[in-house]
This record gives sequence, C-alpha cells and structure tokens, in this order.
Amino acid sequence: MRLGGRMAAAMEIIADIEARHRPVADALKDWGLSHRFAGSGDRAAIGNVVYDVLRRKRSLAWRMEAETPDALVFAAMLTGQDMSPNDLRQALDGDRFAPPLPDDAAFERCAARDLAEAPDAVRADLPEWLAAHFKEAFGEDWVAEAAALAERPPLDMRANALKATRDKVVKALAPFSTVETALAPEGLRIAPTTGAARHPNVQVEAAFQKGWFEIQDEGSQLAARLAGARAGMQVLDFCAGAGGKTLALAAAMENSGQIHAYDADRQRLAPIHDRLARAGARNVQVHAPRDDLGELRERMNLVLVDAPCTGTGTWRRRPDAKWRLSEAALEKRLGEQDAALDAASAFVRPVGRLVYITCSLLPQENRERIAAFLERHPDFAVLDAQALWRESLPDAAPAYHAVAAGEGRALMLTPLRSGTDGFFFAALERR
Ligand SMILES: C[S@@+](CC[C@H](N)C(=O)[O-])C[C@H]1O[C@@H](n2cnc3c(N)ncnc32)[C@H](O)[C@@H]1O
Repeated sequence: MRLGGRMAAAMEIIADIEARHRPVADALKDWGLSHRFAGSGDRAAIGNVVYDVLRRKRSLAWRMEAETPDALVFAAMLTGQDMSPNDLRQALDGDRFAPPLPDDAAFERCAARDLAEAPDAVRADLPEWLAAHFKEAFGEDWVAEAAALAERPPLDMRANALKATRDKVVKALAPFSTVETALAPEGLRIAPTTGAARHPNVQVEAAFQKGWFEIQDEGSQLAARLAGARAGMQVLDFCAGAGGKTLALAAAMENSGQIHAYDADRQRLAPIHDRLARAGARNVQVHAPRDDLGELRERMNLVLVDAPCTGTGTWRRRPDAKWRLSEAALEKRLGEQDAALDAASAFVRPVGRLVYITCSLLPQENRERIAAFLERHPDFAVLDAQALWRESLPDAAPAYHAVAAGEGRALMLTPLRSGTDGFFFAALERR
C-alpha cells in the first residue's frame, strides 16, 4: 500500500472507533482481517497513525480547526511524522486511493500553528473535565505531565531473575537495540518507534519462549520491587489479574516462601497459569474467584492491592481510554478500590504490610483512597515510600513525585518524571 491508502485506512478506522465506541485494538484487528491484502508493514504504519491521532486528538483538532477523522489524520502526518505540506502533496499525488487533500489554507495553518498559543487543556491533550484533576495532582507542571502521556511509549521488558540475567537478555535481544532501563534493575527497553516503524514482536523470540523475560512497563517493575517481597515471606497478590506483578514478586522472592494469587475475575486470571510455567515460578498458589481464603486471614507478611483503576497512567499505550473515560466510570472505580482495600486488609498480619498500587494519576483514586482507608482502619499507618525507594533501589535516582499520605509518604511515577507509565504506590503497615 502507498501512503494515501494507509491514510485512508486510518481515517476509516478512526471513524469506526468513534461511531461504535470500540477499543482501538479491536478496530485495528477487524480492519486487518477484512483487508487481507494489507501486509504487516502496512498494518503497523496504519496502527501508528491511528494511535498518534488518539493520543493527540485535541491538539490535532485545534491545529486543523476541525475534528473529522480526515482532518485529524492529515494533522498527525504533518506534526508527528515530520512531513511538510509539500512532502505530503507530493507523496499523495497520483495515488488513486489517497483521501482528498484539505484546502490549502487548512494545510498551511496546521503546519504553521504554534501549540504554545493553544489553551492549556489543548496543550495537555486532555478532555476538559480532567484538567482540574491534573492540576490538583501536579500543580504548575500539569500541562507538561499530561502532554507526556500523549507521546509514544517504549517497549519495556523485565529480565526474569529465576531464569536469566539482564545481561543475557540484552545479548539475546541485541538485534533490536535493547538497552538497560535507567531505574529498574532488571528492566530492558526498546525505544519508542518513530514514523511508520513498529516494535519487534519479541514474544516470538526463543528467549521469551524460554521464560528469560516478561513484557512489563518499567513503572510496574518499580512498583513491584518497592512492595518489598523477600524470600520466605507469605504474600497475597489480591488483584493478580494476568499475573504481571505476581511474576515479579516470585522472582524477587527467589521462588522461596509462598505467593497466593487471587482475583475476583476468573477470565482475567486465566493467562496466569501459562505465564507462571514459562517463567519457572514455583512458589505461587493460584486461588480461583470463589475460593475461600479464610485460612489466610491475618497471616500475610505482605498483601498487594494492584487495584482496578481508570488507567490514566497508561494512556500512552491505550489512548482511546482517555476520551472514553467518564465521571461515572471514575466514581465506579473509587467504590471498587475501597472494596478491594477493605477486603485485602483483613489478610495482613500484625506489623505486616499492605501495598496499594494504581496505574492512575488522579488524586481521587490515589491519596484520597488512602485517606479514606485510614479513616476506616485506624490500625494501619502509611510508611515512607521514599525510604523504601532508597532501600529497594539504592542505585536509582529519585525520579518520582513524593505525595503526602496520612503521616507518611506515597510516590507517583510518570512518563515525564520517571520515563515510565504513570503509577501510584503507597505502603501501609498494620500496627
Ligand atoms: C490493575 S488489574 C491487575 C493487574 C495485575 N496485577 C498485573 O500486574 O498484571 C486489577 C485487577 O483487580 C481485580 N479486582 C477488582 N476488584 C477486585 C476485588 N474486590 N477483589 C479481587 N480482585 C479484584 C480485577 O479483576 C483486575 O484483574
């Protein structure tokens, strides 16, 4: 396919996502299935344009003074893929599959417009209602913090210490220019893509099949490490999902002690079994949703609540969620977070630890949930997460936002500050 056909396809897919409120991954997959002539390079290039548009929908619309799929795709080509209006005209000239060009004035305006002159929420690429929440979370840095969530993400991996060293994985993935991450000691990174390029499918590599590494954002790795799981401990991963954190905990515990992996949703938990086997994690007992966990009450050294959340910290990877999020959905999550914290806290032994993690940056889901929990559970106290960082990550720069919580301190990781997805981390101790 030539550029014109790829752009037309991106416009069609964006229209489909908007008309049917579909997740972007589903819309792309369906398009690929019904257009089998498109090769993998075409699909990757089209996917990049669609994702770029969804990440920066508001600023692109401001540049074009229009928010039709056509206008957004043209604006993404001009501002994200380093093409001038003339480059684009030439590339589309004579291509019968190319979409009609916007009028010259729109084209030139888009290329010339300076985003610095746009309203704050446009520069932040945020829906209007979320601007106040970002201001509350980040003060005067809020626009830069939100804008960093509209960049393309790297591909991060964690070397699995149960089977390999980071060095060994770097060598195995050398053809992909894999480097060590700056903060997480077992992290590996392939830089964000540019233009029409895509990340390699590392899951087909022998090193992945052998369990030498997992795909996991560096922020998620850091949160798991800060939790402080040690060999010999009794640990409950209460919102284990597909097991991303469980696997990191098992590696940190060197397969010694016991991890109980639980999730309220059977379907989300299902992939954990294959992942545990591939990683060689042998100290994990998976509990099905209706299992009675009564025997574990007040017996855990560490209980992890990797809570259901709005996922605002992962917008680089799931940009469609940014525009779909509603106040009602946020409200629903807050109730689920309180319920998960209340239920999980019953398993913490005296002087044991309860860790609360979200991949959201909204204060309501983070410090406000901790404040509400402390009101209901005065037998818990917030620890100093900055001290935990120094202890667990002695070689890492303090690349986080410290957040006051109770009498202690929580941490927030962000793309801008930490170069990771956005995460909130708080550790509490049962007195
Ligand atoms: C952020 S995801 C977990 C991701 C996972 N820990 C990982 O690292 O891959 C949150 C999970 O919490 C689960 N969940 C929500 N409410 C729950 C509850 N009250 N008890 C247990 N699990 C719950 C959801 O089913 C979902 O799988």
